[in-house]
Order: sequence, then structure tokens, then C-alpha cells
Amino acid sequence: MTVSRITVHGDEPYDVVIGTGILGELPGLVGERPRSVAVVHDEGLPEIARPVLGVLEQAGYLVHSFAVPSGERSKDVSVLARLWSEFAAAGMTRTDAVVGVGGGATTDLAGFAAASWLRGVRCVLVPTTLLAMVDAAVGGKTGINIPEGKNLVGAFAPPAGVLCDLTTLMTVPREDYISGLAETIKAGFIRDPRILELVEADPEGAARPDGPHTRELVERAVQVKADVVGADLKEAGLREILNYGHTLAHAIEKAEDYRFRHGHAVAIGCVYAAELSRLDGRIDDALVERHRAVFSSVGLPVVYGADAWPELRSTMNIDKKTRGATLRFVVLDELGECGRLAGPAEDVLTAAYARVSR
Ligand SMILES: NC(=O)c1ccc[n+]([C@@H]2O[C@H](COP(=O)([O-])OP(=O)(O)OC[C@H]3O[C@@H](n4cnc5c(N)ncnc54)[C@H](O)[C@@H]3O)[C@@H](O)[C@H]2O)c1
Ligand SMILES: O=C(O)C(=O)C[C@@H](O)[C@H](O)[C@H](O)COP(=O)(O)O
Ligand SMILES: [Zn+2]
Repeated sequence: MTVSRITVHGDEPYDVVIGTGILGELPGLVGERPRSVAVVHDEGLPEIARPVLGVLEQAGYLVHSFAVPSGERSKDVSVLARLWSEFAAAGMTRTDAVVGVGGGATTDLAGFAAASWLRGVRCVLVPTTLLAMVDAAVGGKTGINIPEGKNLVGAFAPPAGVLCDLTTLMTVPREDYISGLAETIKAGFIRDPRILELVEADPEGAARPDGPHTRELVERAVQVKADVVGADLKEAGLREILNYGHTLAHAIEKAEDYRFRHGHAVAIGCVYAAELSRLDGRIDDALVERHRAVFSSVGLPVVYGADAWPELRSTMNIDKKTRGATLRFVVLDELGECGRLAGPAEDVLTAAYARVSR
């Protein structure tokens, strides 16, 4: 059993530990100080939560188990408020810890519960989907959705450690696994083109957790994320590149009442951002087509409804990269190099959408 450790640098560095059958590493990440550990886990994953609870009990912690609704429904203020009450009832103090177990929705929620409880307690994340391993659990963006938009309430609160046990990927539903590939491919376009080559060489293998390059894809995407958030935790500049494709993606998710998978929306959003980059004269047709080809090759969507444009355009104004009334997009200057496009003309925004709609 080989274990890889990717360190995320910053004020309080932490490791992303990657391997198969590595649950035994968890107490080491939780540390010696906590007496109680609140395990916040997706209620649909008892087979994964049980051994997590067991390994922590065996390590001598007082373990509390808190099941939350599966998926995006859990990123809601009602679920968060319930967790606060449960933490209070369990007597969780500032020296205690939260462990979040599940996909990106659960790790976003658990991370924010930990960040907001007593103004911040230690948090270790155990991501169980590809998307959560390569993106959500790393980097300290935590939060919930509100009816007005995606992730509009949250905090930057880096975890104390992240445990990616690749065996958990084996039960992830295929569409959710593919959703995680979208963020993996995004990392390829913005920073590490080798990811694209691995997917392009064997799209069918890339779309399976037991594919030949799963571990390398996870490690490469985590390295991209670690490098970026280690240099710019609070998104003062560089970190914005991780938001490639997200301005449109979040608008699509909201239009779908958060029932559309995040990665699927990101795939469409990345093609849109590539079209904007092309219209602004930064990249050529071939690189835009490469977006369409690689996302489509693993079964991700690259088009969305034409009728939705007015609503999507309006929602995009509330994107977190917006400054004042100026809409800002992460775009590509070339493969692996991002730029920013501030205040594009309305006809450019509309023309780019025409290329991703039907
Ligand atoms: N904080 C960040 O930086 C960041 C980055 C990217 C995405 N996100 C967020 O992550 C969320 C999406 O994450 P996701 O794709 O993991 O979705 P998710 O958490 O909704 O999980 C998808 C589905 O898979 C199930 N599941 C999870 N692990 C499983 C397993 N091992 N076996 C079987 N089923 C399993 C869940 O119950 C759920 O039904 C979105 O809310 C998105 O905004 C956050
Ligand atoms: O970590 C980041 O920074 C990202 O932007 C990663 C995105 O993949 C992720 O979806 C993130 O939650 C989006 O952040 P938001 O600030 O646009 O809500
Ligand atoms: Zn994302």
C-alpha cells in the first residue's frame, strides 16, 4: 500500500493523503488534542461511515455520529442549523474536531459547520467522490447555497487534513464519477495539460474508478489545486483560475434548482469560457474544439437550452468574481495559462452562449 502526501502550503500547512485502504491514517490527521470528534456524514453512505466511526473510536476519541441528507440538499441553512444544535448537545468545545465524510456537498457543509462552530474548530475531510477528492475537500472553500444562488454563504477555512481513500470511489454512481472528471479536466486546461492527454488517450478508462490512470489523475488534479490555494487561499488573484467555467455553471445549477450535477454544469461552463476566450482573440478554434471533444468523450454535456439565456445572464451578475457592476470571467490565454476578461460586451456574452446552446 503506497500512500502519497501532497502538502498544501500556507499559514497552516496540511496534507492531502492519497491511497487505497488508508483509513488507518485518519487518527493521525485528527491529532491528539481533540477529545470529542463529530463525524458529519452523508446519510446514504453507511458502509463508508461505519469504519470511519470505528477507527476513531478505536483511537480513543469520544465519537458522535451526525448523518446529513445526501448530496446538494445538505448545503442548506436548515441542515447547518441542525448541526449547530447537535454540536451543542454533544458538548463540542474549541479543542474538539469535526470529520466530514462524503461527496463535495457534504464536505462543503461539514467544513462550514466546523468553521462556524465556536468561530472555528479543527476539521478533517474524508472525500468519497472523485469531485470531492480532486477539488471540494482541498483548499478551504466551505459553504452552503441559498435560494438566491450557489455557495453564497460560507467561509475560507482550510482543513487540518484530507484523506482520499480511493477504494471509496468504487461505489460512486457513474454519472457522479463523470461529474468529478469535469473538475479534473478543468485542472488540465488551466494548469496541467498532461491530465488532458491521459483522458484523451483512454476516455473509457478515465470514466471508471478502476481505470488505469485513476490515481495519477487524482494526484495531478490535487497537485494543481494545492499549488493554487497554497499560494492564494482567499482568492485575491491566482485562485480565481479554479473558477474557470463556473460563472455560467453556477447559473445553470441555480436554474435547475441544484438538481443538475456540478461537474456537468462546469463542463458546459468551461466550453462557454473557451468560446469567450476565442471571441476575445486569445485562443484558436482548435483549443475550443479540444474542450468540446474531451468533455464529450467521457459523457459530459457541452450544450444547454437556448431559452435559458435571459435567466442565466441575470444570475451571472451575482458571481463572486464580479466587482461592482463589472462581470469578470476566467479565460484561457493559451493551454495551461489563464487570463481575466472584465466587462465583456453583451453581444459577446450572447454570441458565446449561442455556441453552447441548442
Ligand atoms: N469547496 C470547493 O472548493 C468545491 C469545489 C468543487 C465543488 N464543490 C461542491 O461540491 C459539490 C459536488 O460534489 P459531489 O459531486 O461530490 O456531489 P455530492 O456530494 O452531491 O455527491 C454526489 C452523490 O454521490 C453520492 N456518494 C458520495 N460518495 C459516494 C460513494 N463513495 N459511493 C456511493 N455514492 C456516493 C452522494 O450521496 C450523492 O448522491 C457541489 O456542491 C459543489 O459546489 C466545492
Ligand atoms: O476552489 C476554488 O476556488 C474553486 O473555485 C473551485 C470550484 O471548483 C468550486 O466549485 C468552488 O466551490 C466554487 O467557488 P465559488 O467561490 O465560485 O462559489
Ligand atoms: Zn467547481
